[in-house]
Amino acid sequence: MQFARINDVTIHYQIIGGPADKPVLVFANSLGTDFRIWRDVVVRLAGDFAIVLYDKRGHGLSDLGQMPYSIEDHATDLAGLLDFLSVKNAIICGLSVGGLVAQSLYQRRPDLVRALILCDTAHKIGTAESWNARIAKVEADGIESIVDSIMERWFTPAFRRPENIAYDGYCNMLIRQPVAGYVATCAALRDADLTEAAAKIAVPTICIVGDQDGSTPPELVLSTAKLIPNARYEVIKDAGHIPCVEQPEALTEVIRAFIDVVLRGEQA
Ligand SMILES: O=C(O)CC1=CCC(=O)O1
Repeated sequence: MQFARINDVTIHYQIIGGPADKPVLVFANSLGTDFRIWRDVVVRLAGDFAIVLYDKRGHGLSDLGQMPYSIEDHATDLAGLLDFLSVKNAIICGLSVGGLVAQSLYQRRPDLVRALILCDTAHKIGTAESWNARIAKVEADGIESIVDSIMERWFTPAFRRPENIAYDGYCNMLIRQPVAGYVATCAALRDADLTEAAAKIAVPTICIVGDQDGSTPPELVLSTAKLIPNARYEVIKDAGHIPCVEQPEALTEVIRAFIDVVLRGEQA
């Protein structure tokens, strides 16, 4: 386990693969998860990339940090971590709120970003009403009270079978996130609107979505792809909001094909 003090917050991170002269690929997680969600993608890519995983503040083994949070605070943490690791020019793959963090990172520190992989995310996610209702419910009754409804967004019915032990494990992952960090990140999501910033993205970008994503459905992700100049768009079959867990092989293929195009484009 590796930890760094970034912006007065202890951030839990891990570097896998390398050596460091390989392209650097950074993964940013979704709300209510930690970096273990990327495991089945990372094992397929580790030989070819230097991979950086981290838990955003308020999640996993990272500190809660000062509240309230904004998406910009999360992006400043990621920038601080990459500076700490002396990483520049990385490919940033962000899932859901991690995708908003990736877009915000590009806006603030384009020197850190070589390409964007925006997975099950958008320029704006949800409405103020929906986030406020979720915050109120979690503050009143705990994360347990929303697990079933969140799992319907994260995973397809095929994954949500009671005999699927992994399904139990991901319920545990959600329930065990700190309530304060979860709620503060819900508020950051509520307040984030990167619509204008999306049109200014000038690095190669792909928007990817699970065909059964219940949080950022394909139409929403497509609308984000249309805002970003020259962005690609891919749908992963038989996946909900977290294809890195449900369809890691298919997601890895899409990520690898996109990175090949990016690297070939740089050589041309
Ligand atoms: O919990 C959800 O609804 C899924 C989600 C929305 C933003 C995020 O990061 O995850």
